[in-house]
Amino acid sequence: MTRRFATGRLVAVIAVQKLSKRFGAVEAVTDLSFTVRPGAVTGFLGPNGAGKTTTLRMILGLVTPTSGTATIDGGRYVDLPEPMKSVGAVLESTAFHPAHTARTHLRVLSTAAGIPSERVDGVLELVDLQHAAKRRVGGFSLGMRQRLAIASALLGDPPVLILDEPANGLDPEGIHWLRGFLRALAVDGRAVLVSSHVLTEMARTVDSVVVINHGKLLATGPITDFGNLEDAYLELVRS
Ligand SMILES: Nc1ncnc2c1ncn2[C@@H]1O[C@H](COP(=O)(O)OP(=O)(O)OP(=O)(O)O)[C@@H](O)[C@H]1O
Repeated sequence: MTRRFATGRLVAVIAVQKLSKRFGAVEAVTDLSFTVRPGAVTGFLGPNGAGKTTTLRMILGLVTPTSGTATIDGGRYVDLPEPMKSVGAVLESTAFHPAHTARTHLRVLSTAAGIPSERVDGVLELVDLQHAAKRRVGGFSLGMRQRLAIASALLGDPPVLILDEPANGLDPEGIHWLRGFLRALAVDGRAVLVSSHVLTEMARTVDSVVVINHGKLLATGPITDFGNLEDAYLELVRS
């Protein structure tokens, strides 16, 4: 289930096995299993309330499963010795200190994770925010916040990226950029799991698809198995 870069860096996969989460009477996720392989972008699709965010939060150790497991390279996220160097995450709830500049925000994170501060300007450049390095995050647009969240996730140069609705707030040029960016991360050998409601964009970006509804798996496989993704998706979630 794992392979290594020529440099010896471990490439991890995500394995979700019989994962369930109940919030009181709500069965948010039920007996869900799927895998995310390296060197590919996997799209995580499902209607509002399907259980996508809950699943991603369980993979990241932010929600405790009622049963089942979610592992990264065979281990739980909470047991990773250096999480930021193993997994980068962009969640909808990403919070920023409004008075911090973009560079300060990234410096705080890199210092806490033992990542050299030289990496900060590198990731700002990767997400095309170098011009805004000295601006306060409180004045950032939604799209700029998304780019900063992506920069934060990349600080540790992780082999696994998990992104919940990363296209939120991005303009058409930003969405075009994101597509190329995610593709490049996969070509580089990383495992990329990305949730989105924008099916036309997903169809152009992902290699594999996982579709869930009411917390349960509806379908998973290579994008080529789905034909027209929007038609296949609508048929799946309506049946
Ligand atoms: N902390 C919580 N307490 C109670 N119910 C919750 C909690 N978190 C999620 N849920 C419920 O679990 C279900 C799945 O929610 P989740 O946010 O995972 O769906 P989603 O697929 O990410 O939806 P969206 O596309 O709208 O973001 C919903 O019914 C939601 O109300």
